[in-house]
Amino acid sequence: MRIRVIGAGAVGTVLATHLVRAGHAVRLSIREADLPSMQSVRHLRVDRVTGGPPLTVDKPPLSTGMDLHDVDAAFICVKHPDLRSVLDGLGPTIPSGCALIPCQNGVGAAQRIRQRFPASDPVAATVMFNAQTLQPLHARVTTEPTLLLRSGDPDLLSLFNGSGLRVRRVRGEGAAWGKLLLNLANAICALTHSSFHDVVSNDDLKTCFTSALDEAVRVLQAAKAPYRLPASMPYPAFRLLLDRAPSLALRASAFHRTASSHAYPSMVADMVQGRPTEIDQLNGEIVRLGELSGIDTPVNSQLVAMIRMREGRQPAEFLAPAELRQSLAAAG
Ligand SMILES: NC(=O)C1=CN([C@@H]2O[C@H](COP(=O)(O)OP(=O)(O)OC[C@H]3O[C@@H](n4cnc5c(N)ncnc54)[C@H](OP(=O)(O)O)[C@@H]3O)[C@@H](O)[C@H]2O)C=CC1
Ligand SMILES: CC(C)(CO)C(=O)C(=O)O
Repeated sequence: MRIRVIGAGAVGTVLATHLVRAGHAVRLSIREADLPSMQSVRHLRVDRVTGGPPLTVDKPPLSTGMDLHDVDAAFICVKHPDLRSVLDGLGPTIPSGCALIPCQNGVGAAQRIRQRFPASDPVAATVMFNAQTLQPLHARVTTEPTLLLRSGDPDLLSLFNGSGLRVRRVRGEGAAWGKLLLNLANAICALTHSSFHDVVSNDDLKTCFTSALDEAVRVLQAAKAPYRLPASMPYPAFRLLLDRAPSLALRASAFHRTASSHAYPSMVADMVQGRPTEIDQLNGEIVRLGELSGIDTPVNSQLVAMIRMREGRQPAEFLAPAELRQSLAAAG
């Protein structure tokens, strides 16, 4: 198929590499400012902490445009704050044969696309792996790559066949909300420069995470929002596991089956680089839903406020885990 991958950061590089391996005609849309550093690179490369040699493929054609004519599917792999610039770049309408596949964390990207292009029918994707950019067009994955697609289209579901990336079909928003619950740890990691592994092995960080989680689950239940944890177990069982055997809880969360101490959530990179974060689409989503449902969300509100206060600062300033715990306890 003819595929455009928009945004060649961590997720875009991993998806493009697997799509080329699957034999598709891939084009990469990048920013003009990134042309010099990416033009000089010859291959896409994905290092795998999970084992096996790096995956390398010839670099697909790069472009600074986003023309979707003659494109069967377009993966949108930019962060939420950049989604608007992408939608602006897509032109007035989406060609009818082109499936738009937003890959952002959270639950709102497909809706934003639908509002902008009412005739489009975006296919929400939930990225169930952890990736970081090491060099331009060179990423590292620390978990087995899996993608969840809210689509029954056999062509889309088989896009990655033979590439080493698994695709699973999901129905409804349950998986995306479940993933969002795990992403509540992103802010905790971003405030303390910690990995996912640290969140379950350090008592202060784990307390911060479980209080954000407990609050979010209360909100989702009150709002009757369906959620399905990646660990495919009910929340009370997951919570017990987090308390008693945290490494098992991580392993049970499908996409962290092989998580390692390298697995820094994407928001950590945002803080280090002084970029805007996705806090509004993660903990902020819980705060918004809490307001609608009449449930207080002091812990997630405090996380949102703390990230907002620090994002964009260079050099980034981080808290000690105990300081963050104290600050959340005072708020809650
Ligand atoms: N990394 C991960 O492990 C995971 C990420 N996700 C989600 O995937 C999405 C992407 O994350 P990630 O890959 O980490 O982010 P990155 O910042 O690594 O990559 C985003 C890329 O998009 C580029 N970009 C931004 N705006 C445009 C534009 N208008 N045109 C072309 N390129 C553009 C950025 O360029 P520049 O750097 O120059 O701004 C950057 O190269 C996020 O929403 C995140 O929530 C989900 C699960 C896991
Ligand atoms: C859950 C996690 C941490 C996996 O990479 C993620 O989605 C992110 O980094 O944003």
